[in-house]
Amino acid sequence: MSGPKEELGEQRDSTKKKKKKKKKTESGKKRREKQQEEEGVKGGGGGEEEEEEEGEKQQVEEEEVHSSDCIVLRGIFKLGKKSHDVLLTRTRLTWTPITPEMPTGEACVLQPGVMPLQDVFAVKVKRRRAAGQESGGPVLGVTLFCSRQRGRRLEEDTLHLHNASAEHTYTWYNTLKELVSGFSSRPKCLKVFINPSSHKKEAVHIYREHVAPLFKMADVSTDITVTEKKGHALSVMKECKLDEFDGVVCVGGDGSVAEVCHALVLRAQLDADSPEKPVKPVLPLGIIPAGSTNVVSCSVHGVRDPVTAALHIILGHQQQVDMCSFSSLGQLVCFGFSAMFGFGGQSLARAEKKRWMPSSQRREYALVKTLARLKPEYCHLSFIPVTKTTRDLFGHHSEDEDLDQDPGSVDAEGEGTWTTIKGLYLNISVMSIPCLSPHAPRGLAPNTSLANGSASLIAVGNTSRSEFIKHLKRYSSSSGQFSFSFVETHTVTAVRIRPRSQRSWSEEESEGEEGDSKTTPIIQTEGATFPWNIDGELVEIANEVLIRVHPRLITLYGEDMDEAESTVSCSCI
Ligand SMILES: Nc1ncnc2c1ncn2[C@@H]1O[C@H](COP(=O)(O)OP(=O)(O)OP(=O)(O)O)[C@@H](O)[C@H]1O
Repeated sequence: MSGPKEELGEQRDSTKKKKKKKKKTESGKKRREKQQEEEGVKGGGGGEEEEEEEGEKQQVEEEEVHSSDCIVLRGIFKLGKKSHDVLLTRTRLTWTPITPEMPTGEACVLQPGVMPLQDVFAVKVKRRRAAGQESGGPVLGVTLFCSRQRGRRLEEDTLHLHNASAEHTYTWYNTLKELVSGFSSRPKCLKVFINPSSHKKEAVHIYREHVAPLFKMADVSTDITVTEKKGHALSVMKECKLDEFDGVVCVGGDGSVAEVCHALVLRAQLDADSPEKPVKPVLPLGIIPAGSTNVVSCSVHGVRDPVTAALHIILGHQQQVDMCSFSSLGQLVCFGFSAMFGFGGQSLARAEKKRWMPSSQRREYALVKTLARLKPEYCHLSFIPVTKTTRDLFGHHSEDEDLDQDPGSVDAEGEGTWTTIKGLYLNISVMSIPCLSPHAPRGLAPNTSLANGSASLIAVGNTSRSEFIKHLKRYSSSSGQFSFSFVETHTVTAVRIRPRSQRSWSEEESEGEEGDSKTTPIIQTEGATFPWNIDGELVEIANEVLIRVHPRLITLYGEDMDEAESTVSCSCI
């Protein structure tokens, strides 16, 4: 095993070798500057020899030394049972097995192992300990905890570098720790909200079992609020000292996520003294999926997996995401990512009336019942398209509609021209994110992306029940859900939906119901109301609803995913 002296010696040697080799591989000024910057933290190639050298020649040589990812440490460790030559640069760790020379003199081709430091989230000193012993024990080496990608999932992995020299181990441990803690996007302190009532009431357990140990390992401290009721997260967010935190985490489903996002934007508005205009929150939001619907989480993780979500947070993967504001009669209802009016809203309203049922059963019941009572709403649908020419993605228009331009509809701020369609609609969706889920792997709105500054408007006109079911079923397959004459899609920056029916949906509904409703809608407004599904939450709104897209309003921990891991789809249709 190599000791620290040996290590430094090897380091210098490697630097000399590098100097010769790098002359040929030198490239552009930019790259040199970057590497010179990198050298600032740990004198990678530095040493007495270099310090003594002067003049232009020395400068050129120094630049050459730093021209590639220069070596910070070099030493010998055992990985498994074999000794390896291990190199540490500022960006990665590589190891090559050391094998004795073949008697025939043949060179043995060895594949080095590589671990990018951007995937490493914790470094620990490994010690030999007896059962029950909590501290001390002889040093065995360094252990690196890292994230490994498997499909869309991130998994925890470890790499053990064995060397019994305590000095050698601590040199590596300290250097690795310094490099790993240098990633500025990684959070050190998080405000965590857990909704204990989400889905099967497993959020606290999910957090304790899968997330808290990873945060602890990565030295991320937390301040936890287990919410007691709807609106609790919002009231805490209004009051708490945010500058103590690097990020906020929500453990729950889409309803909880929407509440925390809404709270983050409102708090940013409050701090910026901007009562009208939405303000981008400073803190990113991490989402640990624990709800019955998790489309926001799935859209930035590609999978419903708390470990993947926690690793995205720990590693500081950040993604800007568009949001919508929903308002009615000039009053803000909420900020969110997606809304459904018609079938989507009605089916959620029916599900909410059967709260006592298990959530999947409740959803299937509501879906089937709403399909059985399928009824279109007559609406005025106005929108501002992203491109000037409003067109159906597949060149079709519903026969029930007449398309016309709103006279004098250019907005006062010059944001674009409103187009109005009037007709009968079975469902209208507005989604600023793709809304990926295991049931719809390419998303409910595959034509939009997380940060394109627009939303997807999907208007499903009147049609037969069987055709509507065909349309719904295609969400679970890869494509074709919009290739129906009664489906129209637009890329928009704002939408206004004005239901024209004189009777509210709930009035009609109550006539045919068994009267088993024990719950009231989550948000209620005065007068005749229509059910909306906003991020999986039932919101009853009278009159017109105005939806505006706010580009990149929020930052979420995660990445831009084009497809989610799929599971078996709902069997009820
Ligand atoms: N302790 C609590 N008791 C009841 N509701 C709560 C509590 N804490 C938060 N909430 C509210 O519960 C709602 C639903 O939460 P969430 O979306 O996480 O769960 P879900 O299982 O996906 O949803 P749902 O129960 O609607 O299927 C949110 O609006 C949230 O504000």
